[in-house]
This record gives sequence, C-alpha cells and structure tokens, in this order.
Amino acid sequence: MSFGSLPDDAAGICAEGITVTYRNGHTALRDASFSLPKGTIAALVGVNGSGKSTLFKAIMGFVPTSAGKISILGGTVRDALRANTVAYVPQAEEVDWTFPVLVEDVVMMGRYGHMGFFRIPRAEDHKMVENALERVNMLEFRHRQIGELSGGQKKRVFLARALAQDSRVVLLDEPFTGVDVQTEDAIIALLREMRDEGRVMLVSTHNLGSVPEFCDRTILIKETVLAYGPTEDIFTRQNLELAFGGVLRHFVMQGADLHDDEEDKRRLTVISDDERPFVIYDHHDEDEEEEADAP
Ligand SMILES: Nc1ncnc2c1ncn2[C@@H]1O[C@H](COP(=O)(O)OP(=O)(O)OP(=O)(O)O)[C@@H](O)[C@H]1O
Repeated sequence: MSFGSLPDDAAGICAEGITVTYRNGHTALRDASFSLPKGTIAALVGVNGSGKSTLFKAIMGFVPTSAGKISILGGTVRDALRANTVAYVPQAEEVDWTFPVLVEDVVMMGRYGHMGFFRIPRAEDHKMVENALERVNMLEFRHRQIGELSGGQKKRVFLARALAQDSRVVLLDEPFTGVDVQTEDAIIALLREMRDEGRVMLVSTHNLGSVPEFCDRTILIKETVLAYGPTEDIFTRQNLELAFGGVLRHFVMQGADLHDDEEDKRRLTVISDDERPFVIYDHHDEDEEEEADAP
C-alpha cells in the first residue's frame, strides 16, 4: 500500500504525501497518499474532523498543500481548475437556499466554465442542462425555485450540475444524508453509469453499511490516509478499528463473536476478512434503548 513510484492506474486522482496546514497553524492532513484509477467509485471514510473536507478542498485547489503533490488525470490541480475537470456536489447545509434561483439555473452553473466571459449560454449548453436534468429525473422541476425542493431533490439537482459540467472527477460530500432509500438507489445507479463512462467519483460518507455495495475503492482517513485500495481489502476489522476506534461498537465477527441474540440486530453488510465473513451492524444500541425506555 505504500506509495513509492506512481502506479499505472495513477491517471485518476493521485496524492503523494500531501500536507495541508490552515492559517491558524492547524495541520488537518499530514503526509497523505493514495491513488484512484479512472472509472472508479471510491469512498472517503473517516470520523468527524478526520480531514475529508480538507482533502476535497485540496483537490479542488481551494486550500494549498504545504508539502506533497496532487495530480488529477495526470495534470496539476491548477490544470484541473482551468479545464473544469472537478465537480463538487455539496452537503445541503453548505448552500444558502434562500437565494432565489431556478433549478435549471443551478444546473447551468455547471456550464459556466465552458462559456465565454459574458456567460451567454449556447444551444449546446441548454441541451447539456436538459440532458443532465433528465438523467437525474428532475426535468419536470426545471422551473421551480431550488429552495422549494426536498433534500433528496436538491441532491439530484447538484448531481445534474456535475453532469452538465461534464467533469471527469466528481467529489460528493455525504450524498446519502437525508435521502430516502429510493433516491439513494437512484444516486448509486447514476454513479455506476458515470463510472462506466470512465469518471472518478470520490464519495465522503459516514454510512459504512452501503460502502461495500457500491464503492470499488476505499480511502480510510484520520489526519492522514490510514489505508487505501480495493474496498474488500480495506474493510478489515483492524483497519476500521484504526479509523473509528471505539465508535464502531457493533463490529462483530461472524462465527467467532456472534451470539444468537445479536442476530436480530439490523445487519448492514456482509464482507470478507481473511476469507472469514463478518458483519457490520448498525450503531443502534438496544441496551441503551431499553434503559431509556425503563420507567
Ligand atoms: N478553515 C479552517 N481553519 C482551521 N482549521 C480547520 C479549518 N477547516 C477545518 N479545520 C480543522 O481541520 C480538521 C479537519 O476538518 P475537516 O472539515 O476536513 O474534517 P471532516 O472529516 O470533513 O469532518 P466532518 O465529517 O465533521 O465533516 C478539523 O480538526 C477541523 O477543525
């Protein structure tokens, strides 16, 4: 897993020993390295404050790296900025929803980097916006105010903006927070299509349960990259305990530690650790709930 020379699949996103220190002197990322090939859906997994947003900002060129190097599709971060290579799908809380703007205008923002100085959309830009809205099943909402939409619908609109931008790299910040199962499935289906088109998607998520289902790769982060690679190699008890410590309370080895009474708990996923299957359970703690219910 060590970095060394650039691997063959470096043509997606590649970070080599990057360090990011904020102006107040806080180092949020230290000597972080990973590489993702094109045509990948990767999970960026870590606890609050582990540096996920900082890594996104570094890839987008919003914060400088004080050491190391990031390459995007073989070029620099500056090249990627210039070529409009990276799209960002924000968390709902990051956006000022009181700003009066139509759904189709939000999606058109994805085209800005492709337009001239005066940002006058051409027929091709309108077509891209229409196609993008159609792909996320939001065309009928095109003339609605963005602030009037539900959380899941807003997420779809920002995905459409990334599609309209036609960026090869898409960073998604917690795309499944506050969305229903149907919307989650629709987003996953869309990400798979985008992967098949050769794009790289990096998805920051706290929802470990769905990661093995749709992310080919995982980057585990805690102020540095603890591990990265194919999800089935990264999702080991040891790695997840390193990243989550005591937070991962119901991390139970099947066969070894699994007791009958635990079988009722909601199983999130089944994956393999050294050929032995294990399950990750929801954080739902029944003992605590029973105590809370007690008079
Ligand atoms: N602008 C800033 N100036 C100084 N420190 C910052 C700044 N932004 C973030 N940090 C610090 O850097 C660390 C990493 O923050 P970051 O936002 O990257 O974490 P995160 O993994 O995205 O967290 P979360 O899951 O809560 O969104 C935290 O300790 C945070 O307090």
